Amino acid sequence: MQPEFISGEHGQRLTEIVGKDQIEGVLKSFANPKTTSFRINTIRGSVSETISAVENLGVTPSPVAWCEEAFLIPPEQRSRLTHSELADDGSIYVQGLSSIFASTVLRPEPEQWNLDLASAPGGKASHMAALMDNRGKLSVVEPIKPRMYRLADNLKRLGVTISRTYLMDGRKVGRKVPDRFDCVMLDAPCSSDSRIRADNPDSWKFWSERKVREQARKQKGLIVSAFQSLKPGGTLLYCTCSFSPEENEAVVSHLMDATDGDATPLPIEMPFDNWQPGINSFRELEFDDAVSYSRRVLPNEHFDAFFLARFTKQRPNRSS
Ligand SMILES: C[S@@+](CC[C@H](N)C(=O)[O-])C[C@H]1O[C@@H](n2cnc3c(N)ncnc32)[C@H](O)[C@@H]1O
Repeated sequence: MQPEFISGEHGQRLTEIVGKDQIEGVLKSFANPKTTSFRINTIRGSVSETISAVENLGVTPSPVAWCEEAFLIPPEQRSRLTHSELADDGSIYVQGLSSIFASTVLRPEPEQWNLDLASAPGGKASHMAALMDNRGKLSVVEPIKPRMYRLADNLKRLGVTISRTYLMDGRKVGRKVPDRFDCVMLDAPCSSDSRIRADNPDSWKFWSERKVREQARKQKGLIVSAFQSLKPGGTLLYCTCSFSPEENEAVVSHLMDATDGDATPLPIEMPFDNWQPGINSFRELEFDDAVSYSRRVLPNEHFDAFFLARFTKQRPNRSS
């Protein structure tokens, strides 16, 4: 039995987004326990050595086919991992599978200069640094001071030596450093309804359509800034852990409008089945055709809901 919020008004909204065929699986995923996913931090040690140390904790990791450094364990083994020395010393990082997937889609490489525009607590930034083999430069931005300190601490604990942390509003970055970065990650602040758990009313206490609208306004500013900061030929990944089309397809459409053809959507290869393409319209909103390249990850026993859109840039900013 789902609580009123999920089965009622919000459930109706979700049905309009994912469709009648998928809604049951989505609602189930709010109620059922999830496997715990984690990433071996290859900056600290090799996958083979670290996974043996993980097995010595008495857990039974299974590999994730599309990411060499990612593994899953059953939910009841989670605390053995989170309370381990391997977590404390940064050999492993417990991270949602959708979040791990995001950095593999962006695919940063060694020796690039890359940016994470909304970075705390640093899960994706530290994965980007590992994929870059801790070589090159990684700029990370976070405007909330305590979160920025936590981000800097996490990156240090995980052995990231290529990052520089900036306390600032991401909406200002594009004008400050136009046409600069090879890869830009924008894992935007959002209304986070993928985090809803049926047994925890606190998990939806702060969700409202007003919050969705507020976040959407901020996300539109952030995505334009992220795009301005991208080098021509570079790659931008926009993602959220929200189901809301206002925070996803509408933000993609805003970028396409605001950049007047300079942003080109890129396909995203999906190595698993639980996803849908972006939707063309939602209630009174109509979206740009570019949303057909976007992907909405549907939640299940392994994944949280997630939205991803990838772009490249054709030419330098017109004003620069
Ligand atoms: C979804 S979280 C990022 C999670 C992170 N990428 C990770 O994988 O660990 C979004 C972050 O954006 C930050 N944020 C909020 N407003 C922002 C802004 N105007 N510019 C940049 N970041 C912002 C939030 O404080 C939060 O830390």
